[in-house]
Amino acid sequence: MSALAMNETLAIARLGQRGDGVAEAADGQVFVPFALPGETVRAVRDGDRAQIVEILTPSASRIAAICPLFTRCGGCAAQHMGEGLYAEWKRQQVVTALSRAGITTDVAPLVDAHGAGRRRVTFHARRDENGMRVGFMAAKTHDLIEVEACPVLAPGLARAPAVAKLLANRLRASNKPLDIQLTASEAGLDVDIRGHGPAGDSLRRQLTEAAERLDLARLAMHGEIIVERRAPLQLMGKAAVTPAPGGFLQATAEGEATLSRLVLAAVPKAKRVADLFAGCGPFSVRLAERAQVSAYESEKAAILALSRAVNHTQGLKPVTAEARDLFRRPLLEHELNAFDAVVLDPPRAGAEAQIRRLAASQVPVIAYVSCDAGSFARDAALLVAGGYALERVTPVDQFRYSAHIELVGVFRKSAGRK
Ligand SMILES: C[S@@+](CC[C@H](N)C(=O)[O-])C[C@H]1O[C@@H](n2cnc3c(N)ncnc32)[C@H](O)[C@@H]1O
Repeated sequence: MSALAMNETLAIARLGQRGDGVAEAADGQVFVPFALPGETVRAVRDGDRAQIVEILTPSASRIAAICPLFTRCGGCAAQHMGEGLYAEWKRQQVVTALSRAGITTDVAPLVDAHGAGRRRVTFHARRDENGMRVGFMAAKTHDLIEVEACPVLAPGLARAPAVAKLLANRLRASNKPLDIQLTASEAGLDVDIRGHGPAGDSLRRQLTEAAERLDLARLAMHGEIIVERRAPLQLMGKAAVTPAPGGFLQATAEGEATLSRLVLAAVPKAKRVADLFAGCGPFSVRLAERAQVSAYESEKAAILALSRAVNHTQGLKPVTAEARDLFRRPLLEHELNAFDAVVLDPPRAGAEAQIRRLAASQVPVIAYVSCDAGSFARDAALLVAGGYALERVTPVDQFRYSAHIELVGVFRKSAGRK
């Protein structure tokens, strides 16, 4: 806090994008973490940020946090918001991003896809004078908050904090900060450790023995498998997929099912579908129950995982899977026009190069799954300029209590537009 820090009373007008309360002060906006609209707070101010000292008039929408670490741990931003306020705050992020891009369309109510909880978590591990510490980063600092349990995780990750600590202790000799990613699979915990550097023979033996003792399904370092005791399967539609270690996976099983349901509903009659940014194929394998699918994705390991799963699944229509960098080599119009629907699910940056090609194509329907409302809105404006109508947008919440939001947008080529 600088010498200019001031103590003042602030009236909170609205919620910001990251969940902070926003007050309109005489000299501009002030962001107040954990304050809610309608509240008056006494706060210590430092520039355009302020910390609550006392809530003078609490909002009726304020609820008790479910985790004792809330406000200290950087993992959650919104455990203090009642259900209605929370759902509308998330939905409004999509509405605002679209209206900034000049698009007005109906945005459906938020679909809750938390389900049984997150199926993947990454713990940071660091050794200091008090020993090995394992947990999450604190909000807006480099402090590490030790975590023994996290209520947003799925039951399959109940052991995750203890397992991460044991593994970090095995690697303590290197003194390097580690990221330990644990995923709940059908066969138990699937672990990928990053930050250590390559493992020599002796460390591999120790880690293999640790995996045995901890009954892990698989243990990898930097994506390289040290030991696979059981295939860490994820059930996706009719298929059982073994994702590459550390490979992308939707945050919750319910989120993946919800996004898939919305994608399938958008392309009910399609017979030939392209799945772009396909990952290990959660949409491809479900689409293939009724359509021929061509999947494209830059990660070779994800393409391999998808191909293997398809080869072991009965009753699917043909699926081809190709490793291709769609930023550098987007599908061109003549390739796109072979499909009667395109599904795409790019990373946060969106898919500008691919979208420019889609905008110029004749593909009748596009289902765009996005994890970033800003890049989605930018890409949506390009599709609209190319003659597509944005029919509906459905926001999906699989990162409960965070500021994160996913969505599915459905675009249809307007009749008569070339
Ligand atoms: C949000 S994930 C979606 C994956 C998959 N659709 C799913 O639901 O699990 C985005 C995917 O895009 C892939 N990707 C990132 N950059 C890419 C690029 N330039 N070209 C092709 N794929 C890319 C990532 O590897 C990742 O699998």
